[in-house]
Amino acid sequence: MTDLVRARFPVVMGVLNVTPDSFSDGGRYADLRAAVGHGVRLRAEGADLIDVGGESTRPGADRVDAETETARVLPVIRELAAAGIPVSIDTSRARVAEAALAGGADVVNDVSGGLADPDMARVVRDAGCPWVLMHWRGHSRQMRDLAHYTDVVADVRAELGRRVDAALAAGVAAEKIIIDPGLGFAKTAAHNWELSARLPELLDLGFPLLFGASRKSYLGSLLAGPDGSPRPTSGREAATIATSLLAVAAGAWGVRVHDVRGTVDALAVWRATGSPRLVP
Ligand SMILES: Nc1nc2ncc(COP(=O)(O)O)nc2c(=O)[nH]1
Repeated sequence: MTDLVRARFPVVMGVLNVTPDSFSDGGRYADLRAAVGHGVRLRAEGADLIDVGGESTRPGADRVDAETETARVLPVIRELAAAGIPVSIDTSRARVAEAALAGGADVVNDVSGGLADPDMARVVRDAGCPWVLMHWRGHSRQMRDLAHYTDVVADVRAELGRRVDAALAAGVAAEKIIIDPGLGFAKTAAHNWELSARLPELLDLGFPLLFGASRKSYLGSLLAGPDGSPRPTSGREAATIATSLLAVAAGAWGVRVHDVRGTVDALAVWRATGSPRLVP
């Protein structure tokens, strides 16, 4: 598989959660046939790779053990890989990542940025695969209490910088590293918007940046109804496309989305308009 980190811009990562409890699509693809069918569909709609996750990371979600997580993702990854579809494994566990890579995954998407499992760096280094280091401060049950920053962009930049340094020190090649601000992970809506508005300060770290806003609750709050009730997840696609496009215009390397078709269409418009850039 071509090295996605450098070969494409912007990369569209299609979300495939094979979990019963993910916040926006939980349970829909828990069945193997349904999951593989959805991955094939996302690829046909233009996804550059399919991000397969077996453990919900939504705030407050219960953790599952490595065996359960592996049992959920591996059959799906094997079939997608066998069909020639590039796959990333969305996991913070080294054992799950190792099994997924052996099953044909091409990229490790680690929401913990290597913090949750000290063995992840070895797995990634030995595989020579791209590694998404997302900004993270703790598992789902702790996240809400950890959303305290002096300057969220400066703090996220510094903490991501430390994760990059740790990866490099463990022998991971710099050209395999992708960073991600971790929208919604130990962050309030205000933090998410501040990070979205100041992406160039994260890009200054010198690594491709993956932007993952798709259907997240801060978009629901932005679009709340007159009674203050948040917009349901199904009604957040336009906002997702808008913020994803703005992130690409600001220099993001890729976007992680549920609605691949809409995002690909929006990026086609952006390219047809000469790929305008937001200048900080
Ligand atoms: N790299 C990366 N991975 C992620 N995995 C899961 C979720 C949670 O969203 P989901 O439940 O829709 O998958 N968000 C991210 C993200 O923002 N970045």
